[in-house]
Amino acid sequence: MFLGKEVRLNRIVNPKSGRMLAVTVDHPITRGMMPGLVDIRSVMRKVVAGKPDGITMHKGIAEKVFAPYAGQASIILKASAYSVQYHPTYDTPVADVEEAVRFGADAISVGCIVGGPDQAQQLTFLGKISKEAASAGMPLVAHIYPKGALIKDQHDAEVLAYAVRAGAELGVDIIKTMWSGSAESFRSVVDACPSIVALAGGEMGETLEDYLRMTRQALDVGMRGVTYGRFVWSHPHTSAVIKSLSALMHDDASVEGALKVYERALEEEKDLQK
Ligand SMILES: O=C(CO)COP(=O)(O)O
Repeated sequence: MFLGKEVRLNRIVNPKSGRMLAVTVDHPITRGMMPGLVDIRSVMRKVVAGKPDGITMHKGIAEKVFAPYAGQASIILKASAYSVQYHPTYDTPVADVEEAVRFGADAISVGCIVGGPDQAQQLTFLGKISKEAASAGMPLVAHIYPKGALIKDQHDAEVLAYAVRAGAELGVDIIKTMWSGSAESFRSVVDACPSIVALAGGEMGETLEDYLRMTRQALDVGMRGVTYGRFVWSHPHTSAVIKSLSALMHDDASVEGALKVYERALEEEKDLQK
C-alpha cells in the first residue's frame, strides 16, 4: 500500500479500534432539501463537536462550511450524486480524486447502483475512480446500493452480499451498505467482503437506542464502520449522539454503556449553557 494511503486510512479508521465513525451530510442533491440540513452551518458545528473520525460532504460544503474546522475531523469528499426521485439508478460523478487531494480529504466517496438498468455504467465509473484513487494514495469509500428492476428487497442479505463484494472486487477500501435486519443475516454480508464493511443509517429505527442496538449487533458480526446521516443530524442532540456512537465503535461499549455516555454528554451540554 502507498504510504499516503496508509496515513489517510489511519486518520479515518481509528488505529486503536480498527473502526471508522463517520457522519454524512451529503443528502440534499439526492433526497431534496431535508429540514434537518437547512441550517448546514449549525449542523456542521454540532457534528464536529461530537468528534467523529470523518464527515462525508460535497465540495461546496467543504469549502464554505467546513473550512473553519479544518483538521478537527477528516473530510470524506463525496464525488457522486443521484436523484431518488428522477433517476434512482444512476449515480453520476460530480468531483474527482484531484479535488479530493486539493481539499485535503482523507478519502473520496462515491455511490454505485447495482441491479438496475445502469449497472454497467455504474461499475465502469467505480472501476475508473478506484484506479485514480489508488494512484493518488487516496482511500476509496463506496456505497453500493442494490436498486432497480432486478432487486425485490434492498435489505435482503444475498443482495447486500453481492453489492459489497462487487465493491471489494473493484478495489474499494470501505463499503457502505444497509442493515439486513438481523445479526445472523448480516454476518453473511460481512463474510462475503474482504474490505471494511460499514453501515448506513437510513430509516431503520425510531430512537437512538434502536440505532445503537443495530450498530452493536453489526459490530458483533464483524462490521467495522458507520456512516450515519439522517438520524444523527435530525436528532435534537447531535453531538451527544455521536459521542455515544463513539463509545460503541471505539471503546466497544454495550448499548447500555453507550446510552450512559449519551446522558453524560447531555449533562455536559447543559453545564456549558449555564
Ligand atoms: O450514506 C448515507 C447517505 O449518503 C447514509 O445516510 P443515512 O444514515 O441518512 O441513510
